[in-house]
Amino acid sequence: MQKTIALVAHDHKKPDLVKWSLAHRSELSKHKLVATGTTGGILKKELNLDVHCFNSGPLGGDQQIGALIAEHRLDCLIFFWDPLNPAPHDPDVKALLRLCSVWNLPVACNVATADMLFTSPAFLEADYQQNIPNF
Ligand SMILES: O=C(CO)COP(=O)(O)O
Repeated sequence: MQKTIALVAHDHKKPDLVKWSLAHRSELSKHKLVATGTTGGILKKELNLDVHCFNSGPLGGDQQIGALIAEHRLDCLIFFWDPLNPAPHDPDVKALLRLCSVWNLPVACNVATADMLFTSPAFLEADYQQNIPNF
């Protein structure tokens, strides 16, 4: 089943995301990819895949991806955020991660977790559906 996957990385983490995405290009190519602006532009070029680019993170891109989560239109978020450098839009970053918890969305914030997610039959198998909480 085709999923919608969001890919996001802060500047110092973009090289990690590019490397990870190239390693998982074959799986990524089966899905609809969305990203924040700068991340998406880089991934499009590096992967030679279609990536829908929202605004850059500091200009509202995190919130646009958060809106997809709230509307149940996203299946997974790969978000390599930077724990060592402050972001001007830190409230948006927190809000995005918060929505992943609210809606039980699979989210990977580092290479180790992203690798496990992308090798997990529970995530990859065709009929897997996230357990959306009932509020
Ligand atoms: O800031 C970001 C996520 O919080 C990422 O934004 P860019 O992909 O535009 O750099």
